[in-house]
Amino acid sequence: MSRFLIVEARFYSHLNDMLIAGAKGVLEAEGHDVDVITVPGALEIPAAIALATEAERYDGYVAIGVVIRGETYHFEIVAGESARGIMALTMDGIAIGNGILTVENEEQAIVRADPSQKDKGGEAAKAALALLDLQDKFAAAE
Ligand SMILES: Nc1c(NC[C@H](O)[C@H](O)[C@H](O)CO)[nH]c(=O)[nH]c1=O
Ligand SMILES: CC(=O)[C@@H](O)COP(=O)(O)O
Repeated sequence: MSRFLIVEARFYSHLNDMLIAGAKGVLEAEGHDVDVITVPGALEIPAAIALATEAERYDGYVAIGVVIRGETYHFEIVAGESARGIMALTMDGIAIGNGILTVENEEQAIVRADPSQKDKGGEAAKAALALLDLQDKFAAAE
């Protein structure tokens, strides 16, 4: 049993509820413990994970959020920088699955958030599990 922290940017509640259901469904089905914390937006997710790692309470993380394009360049910043921050943390050896949707409209988001459709929340949980498995394999080989 491993301990996972879902860090969600609750910008669109109904979409996050589906993404979290998908992520929790995967993790809890394999008997893992799951906590959830909430930050204002996707840009705060990497920092929240970095802060959580200092507590050394969790084995893996799932980032959950939805970024929907608006009228300005801000979409590129929020989408790109949240992904870059998460990638930097994974390159530091932290097992994180990225379940932040970056989409053009709500219709695209619903299809990807819905666990019975594209289930991107569940996919992100599976990615975190895969990285944790790799950590365990390499640690065992030492
Ligand atoms: N427009 C969206 C945001 N914007 C907020 C930023 O993520 C951040 O919280 C703010 O710039 C303060 O630092 N966040 C999302 O998660 N989704 C969006 O569509
Ligand atoms: C992704 C965003 O930051 C977006 O929701 C903000 O909308 P706008 O670009 O119209 O200010």
